[in-house]
Amino acid sequence: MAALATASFCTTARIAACRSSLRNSATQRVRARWVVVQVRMASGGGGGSGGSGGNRAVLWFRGTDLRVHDNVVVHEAARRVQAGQVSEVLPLYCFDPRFFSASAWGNPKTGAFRAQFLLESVLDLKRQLRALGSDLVIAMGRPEEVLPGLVTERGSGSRTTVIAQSEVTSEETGVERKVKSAVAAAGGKLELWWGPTMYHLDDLPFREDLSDLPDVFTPFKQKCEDRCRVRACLPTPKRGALPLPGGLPADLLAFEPQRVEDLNAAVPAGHPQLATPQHDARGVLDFKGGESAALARLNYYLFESNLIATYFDSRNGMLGGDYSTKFAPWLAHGCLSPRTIYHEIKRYESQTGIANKSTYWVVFELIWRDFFRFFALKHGNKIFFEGGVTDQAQPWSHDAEAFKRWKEGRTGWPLVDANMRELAATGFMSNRGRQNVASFLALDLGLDWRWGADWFESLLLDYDVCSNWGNWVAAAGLTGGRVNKFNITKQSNDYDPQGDYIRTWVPELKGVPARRIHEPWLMSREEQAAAGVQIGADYPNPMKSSWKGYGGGGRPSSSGGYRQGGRSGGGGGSGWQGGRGGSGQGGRRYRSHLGLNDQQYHAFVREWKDSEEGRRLLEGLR
Ligand SMILES: Cc1cc2nc3c(=O)[nH]c(=O)nc-3n(C[C@H](O)[C@H](O)[C@H](O)COP(=O)(O)OP(=O)(O)OC[C@H]3O[C@@H](n4cnc5c(N)ncnc54)[C@H](O)[C@@H]3O)c2cc1C
Repeated sequence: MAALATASFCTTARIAACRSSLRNSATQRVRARWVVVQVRMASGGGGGSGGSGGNRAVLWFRGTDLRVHDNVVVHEAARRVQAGQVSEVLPLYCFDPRFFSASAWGNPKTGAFRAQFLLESVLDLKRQLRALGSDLVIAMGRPEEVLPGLVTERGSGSRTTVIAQSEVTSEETGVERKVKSAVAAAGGKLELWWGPTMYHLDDLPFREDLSDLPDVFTPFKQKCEDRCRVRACLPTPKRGALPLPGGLPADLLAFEPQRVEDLNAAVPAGHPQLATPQHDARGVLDFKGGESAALARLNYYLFESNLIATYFDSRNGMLGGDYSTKFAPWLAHGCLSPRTIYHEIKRYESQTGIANKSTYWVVFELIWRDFFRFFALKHGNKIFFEGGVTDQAQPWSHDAEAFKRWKEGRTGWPLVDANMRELAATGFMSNRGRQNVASFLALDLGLDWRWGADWFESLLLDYDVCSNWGNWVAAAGLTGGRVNKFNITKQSNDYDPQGDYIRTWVPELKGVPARRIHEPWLMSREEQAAAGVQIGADYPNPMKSSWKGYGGGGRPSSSGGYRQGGRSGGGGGSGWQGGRGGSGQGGRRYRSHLGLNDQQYHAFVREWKDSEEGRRLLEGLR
């Protein structure tokens, strides 16, 4: 226990070190204005004396920590009770209106699918806490306005400590600062603990301020694997370990929003109201929020189905629940601890004798998740900047119509469209899909990558600020690593060879045979008639690449083996649809995508070679 307490101070120092190294970063992330809403909960539970008149711990759950297993703040509160430092524990979750406002680009910050998942997760947490003899106060309002009402009165002889998991990105740390001063003004204290990663921040083999944390994944992974161990999970407290304050008003604990519509109480005025999302039977899984569903999924994926034993081979799929773990939505809400996954995998390996590339690869993916969180801690707001962490100015396009077509799945590129429609209809998209649509948006259409990241933020069930913005800034080629542009047609052929995924989400193409499904625009009129689709009328002609940065869409030569995400087998190719130097089959195909004849095509290549970007890139290749 003492070790844990010390660890907290180390963590605090480490986060402080990172922040102070970032403090000089002048530009601020563009953020939505904060909207004042009515805080429904009066200071009901606060101001009162606790049951015993002793010290109080308030467990402030933040939405990325919604579980009782392996939860550092739950564990810490229970430890203090056991040590006699605290006599009562009051758990709280606030539906913060800021979660339900609009983003800087006008999208709802939390779309209906995630709102539903969040609500289910909070309600499940309440059930879990009740099973431990505790409960959860659910409030509608900003934590900095709600929490002071839960601080025990000054002069009552008792002290209140608000205990919470620390976050790393600006909106979240901004809330931490406000809570800290509001709680302090009420006579209490805020304490933050590190909790979200598989490797603990304090165990990382890097400098305190993370200045030597690699900006690319492989050396990060290697160092962590060589020099860190995954800590043991913290035990779930026993029943009675988190005693509630006595005399809480009954209605304080009774408040339980049941439907997504009930969360509209937290939606700021003038912002779109939430409504229960429609279930789409084509979705990969019927996701249900909460720790119980998360642990059931973990057990299913490992012990019930043995799917983990073949993860490496199935992980690039796009259809159905089983091709990948689907842990992400639960991880993002903290319903599942990454350490628990790790130790359960170890248990699976020793129990079944199956310890292969697949079982390792799930851990490998969790290291990616850690990487993006530490990367965000190191780089601060740069992961949200137009020029990314490399501060590389690019001529991003702001063509609203092109963006609308991407969002709505009407680009004319079947793989992109299928994925974008799946996201809109279900809140989920496979990793394979995410890599492709992100590359297409940034490196084919040349659209501002932050538009894409913001759209994902709004819709993804598993939205995680660090994983989302980290993956996007990487997809846009702004982390200093290699720029990985996807060859959409090749990816489509490789990962959906029969076109089953495309036909699921793009029914206009359901009659198109496999050999044409990836490039339906190549169909003759007769083929179109036989397939029951007219390209340009029933399904759009393909949008053309307009990207002028990095030499991307016009890069004449690239071997382009895709490796981002560390997933091998990603195929990929050059920006020239597999062609080199614009010659050969790939070059011809690309020409036809661009709608250019040979002469125009060669003029286009010449122009590109003479451009500043082209010269720079070619020089680099020599
Ligand atoms: C543009 C883009 C945006 C993304 N946004 C998010 C996001 O907001 N939240 C999110 O959790 N993941 C995000 N990812 C990563 C990845 O696509 C999802 O984690 C994965 O598809 C979720 O499905 P799964 O749980 O079945 O993953 P699995 O393939 O089963 O992987 C297991 C777990 O490893 C982690 N993981 C796997 N790949 C990555 C990765 N590249 N980066 C970070 N963690 C990873 C996830 O926690 C995942 O649940 C994004 C990827 C891209 C390319």
